[in-house]
Amino acid sequence: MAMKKEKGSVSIDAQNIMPVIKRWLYSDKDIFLREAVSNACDAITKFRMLHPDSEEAMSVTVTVDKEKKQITISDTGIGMTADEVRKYINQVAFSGAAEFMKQFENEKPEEKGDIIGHFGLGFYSVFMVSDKVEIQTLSSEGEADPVHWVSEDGMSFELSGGKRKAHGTDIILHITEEEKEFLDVWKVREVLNRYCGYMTYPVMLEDANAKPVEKDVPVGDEKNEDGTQKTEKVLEVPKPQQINDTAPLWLKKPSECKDEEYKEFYHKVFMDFDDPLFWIHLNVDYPFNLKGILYFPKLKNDFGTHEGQIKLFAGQVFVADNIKEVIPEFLMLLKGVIDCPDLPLNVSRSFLQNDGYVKKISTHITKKVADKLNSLMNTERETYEGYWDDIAPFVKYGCIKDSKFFDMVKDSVLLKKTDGKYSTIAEYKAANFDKTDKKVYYTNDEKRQAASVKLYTDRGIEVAVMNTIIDGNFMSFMEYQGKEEDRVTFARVDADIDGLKEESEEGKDLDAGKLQTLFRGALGKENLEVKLESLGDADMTAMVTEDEQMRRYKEMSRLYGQNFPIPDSFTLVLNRRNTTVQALAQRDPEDETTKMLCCQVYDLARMAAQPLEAEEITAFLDRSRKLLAMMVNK
Ligand SMILES: Nc1ncnc2c1ncn2[C@@H]1O[C@H](COP(=O)(O)OP(=O)(O)OP(=O)(O)O)[C@@H](O)[C@H]1O
Repeated sequence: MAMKKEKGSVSIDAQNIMPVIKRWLYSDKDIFLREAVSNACDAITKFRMLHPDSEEAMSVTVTVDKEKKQITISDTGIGMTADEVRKYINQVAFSGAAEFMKQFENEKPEEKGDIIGHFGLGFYSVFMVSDKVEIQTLSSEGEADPVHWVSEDGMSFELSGGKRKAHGTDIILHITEEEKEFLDVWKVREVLNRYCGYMTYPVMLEDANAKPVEKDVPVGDEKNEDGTQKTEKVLEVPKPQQINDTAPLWLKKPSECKDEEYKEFYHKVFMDFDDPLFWIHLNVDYPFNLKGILYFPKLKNDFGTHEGQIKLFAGQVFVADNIKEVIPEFLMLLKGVIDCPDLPLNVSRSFLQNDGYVKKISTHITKKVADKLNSLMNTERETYEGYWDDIAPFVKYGCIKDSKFFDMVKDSVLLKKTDGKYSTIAEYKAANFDKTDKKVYYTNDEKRQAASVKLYTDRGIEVAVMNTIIDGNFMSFMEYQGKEEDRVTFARVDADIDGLKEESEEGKDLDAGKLQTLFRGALGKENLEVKLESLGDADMTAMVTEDEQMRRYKEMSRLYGQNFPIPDSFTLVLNRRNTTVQALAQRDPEDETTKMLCCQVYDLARMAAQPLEAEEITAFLDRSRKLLAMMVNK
């Protein structure tokens, strides 16, 4: 029996919602396709559940018709009866509308959109791009009649008998003039690839205006003279193309995935042609559902430009990249996909931040990452060391950001040393702490500090290389924020001479005060601190040290662009065992040559730690020439 035409308005709430949808989600309009296609997939799932034995091929087809200015999303799912349309469409499926409005009022402007924009809009998001929407649907259940629903504004509708012959639903969008870019097939393909690339049923893209193209088709079994298959040219309209992969790798059992598959997936999804170092396949069913693959990428540049990408999916439907409420911040340096079908994504960001379920997910991921690092460290130490340079920034950043992560991985944190080998902090302590006054000596520039490094390595003290941007923060973390028993002090090779001292009788009688006066006068530095020490290497004349904390403070303020003057905190350490120092102590402090020699000692000591400034170099070269001339003319 033909259905009587019925008119009405969608619901009271809808009148409030339509302007909100249009206003707030302006920047994220393309999600309408995701909403419509995922509804279509849901409809197929429902059909499958009710007809488990059906062998019908199921798919969703998105047809772009630029000429008619329409996009149609068509599925072979359960369809809707007229009553269901009234119930699910007319009464605004969008549950808790008033609540939603309230949440929006409380959100900060920059937080509006995003997650809310990603889920919870449902069917009505199609009105962001359409000035008329039609539904042609036929329910697979009972003896239902096809139904036609049409609405021009999302607020009032007309319901009448429809045209669909097979069960399923067509959602026909009449695209507005402003949104006509969605009538370009490439644009729709791009949006479908992004949001629907891994949905559960085949999603086909069809160009309704596609012109026939010439194709070579085989002619039976006929062969050409040269024995090749005979073909003829035929005009063919391009067929709809499937845009998605319905069985993404992350849903497979880890034991069934091959290394090559992981790599291929990585190349494809992240457009990174390098292989990843290693990966973690997350596969949890209980107490929550979480699947995914996290890749540790090879570092391209230094830490500063290292950016990861974690794609969040909810039941194979893409939500967004790098949602920091769900994924621990430091994991954003990795690349990967995470699929949590039960995520409460239709809520505000601030809610997500405090949600216990979300916290559990994030804790679980962190633990899995720590487990992987520890297991590599414990069972494949050599391989792990090979990865260390690439993963160090990530691990160190993770330690600083999340103390629980630090607790889990602290025994897998390595120190790279100047000899190219790696130690854990415990190993470094065991090998060096008796000689270093319980400090880890490090260099942040192996080339420039080569001479200072050698002083330590010659004495059998290992020197760590701490030369990435994160290292400054990491060392401070290890010194102050870690637990008491984990704390370690770091000192740059030119920070002090605690590791270089050696008891001896040589030069014990030298007058330290007199030498200080001599050097201060010669260098014109009234406040220079001069110390007299007995250093292990008697050939070493002097060293210039710079207090570790003051130097770091200076570096930090330079980094943050503060340029108020911070006084130098250099100390000149003279080696009383060295014969040059002993001879200088005997010389006339007023003599010009004595002064020149003092300056030369100071410059040489400084140069061992870092290059001199331009003017200082000029003075040094000039003085060197004079001293040479004096030597040869003697
Ligand atoms: N293609 C379709 N086939 C059958 N039923 C549909 C289809 N599209 C929408 N519906 C019905 O309309 C309802 C409302 O859809 P809507 O997208 O607004 O909300 P939802 O899918 O329930 O939730 P969400 O807000 O997460 O999208 C659906 O629950 C479903 O019953």
